[in-house]
Amino acid sequence: MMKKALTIAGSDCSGGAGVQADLKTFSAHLVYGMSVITSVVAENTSRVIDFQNVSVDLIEKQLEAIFEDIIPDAIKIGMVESPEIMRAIRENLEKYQAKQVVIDPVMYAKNGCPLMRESSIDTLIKVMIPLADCLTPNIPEAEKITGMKILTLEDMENAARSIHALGAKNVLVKGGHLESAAIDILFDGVEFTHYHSKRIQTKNTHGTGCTLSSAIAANLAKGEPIKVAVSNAKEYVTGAIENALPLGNGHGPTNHFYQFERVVKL
Ligand SMILES: Nc1ncnc2c1ncn2[C@@H]1O[C@H](COP(=O)(O)OP(=O)(O)OP(=O)(O)O)[C@@H](O)[C@H]1O
Ligand SMILES: Cc1ncc(CO)c(N)n1
Repeated sequence: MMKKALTIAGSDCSGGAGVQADLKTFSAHLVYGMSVITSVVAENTSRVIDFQNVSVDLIEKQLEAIFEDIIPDAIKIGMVESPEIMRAIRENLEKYQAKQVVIDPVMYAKNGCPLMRESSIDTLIKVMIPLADCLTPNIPEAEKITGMKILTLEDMENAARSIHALGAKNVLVKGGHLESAAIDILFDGVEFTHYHSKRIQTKNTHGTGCTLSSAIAANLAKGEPIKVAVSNAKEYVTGAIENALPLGNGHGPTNHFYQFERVVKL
């Protein structure tokens, strides 16, 4: 039976990040994808023009529609802009006894535009982080959550440990923002695991974080243990960046279909 995954995230109309990236990632993993849209974002590879949050009421009704009918095997949470939406997601996921929750604590788009308001940080820490089976902050997000400056791999490990203490079962601090190789570090409460890949020289990195977190969720939905799920997802995102699409004028999107391009003529 096909596994099912749900993304709770913002909509990127240009298709490279957010819900659209997540659904493409689920499909590429042959996992049935569903979505709860938290915010409609007018954005593209270069800029965020505007966004409007979906009402708490309609977010709750989307969750109701899903959970009364098709129970997801794993969930990925992306852009959640306001404290009210965070609280509604927490209450509902507890009510529906949601399993395998991966949270990408999205704060800014690649071009620096905020996708979470400043005043949400406390609620993110108190309300969202304890929900996470896996939390996937990039370095600036891990710095905001911990108040630490992160410059080295040791700093990444210390940040992962301190975020684990806030209640996330597993913490993956992503090294996409490092100068050197793209090294991500997982802390499961016991030990650190380093996931290495070479740095790919490209400006086409729109949606890398969304792609990685939804690939982790797809692997968890299939029943992989967390370390294998992260390892498979890291390999997937590296391929998706290596073959990223030179679309648009800014940061082009990750490519979810390069494996199929060998067998299907585009
Ligand atoms: N140039 C690169 N070469 C190889 N891997 C990369 C590169 N940039 C990012 N990655 C990898 O992509 C994944 C996503 O990490 P990144 O730090 O870019 O996330 P992010 O900043 O949250 O992304 P987003 O902009 O989508 O929010 C990580 O596994 C990271 O190591
Ligand atoms: C909707 C949305 N979610 C996440 C990101 C981060 O890449 C983005 N640019 N847009």
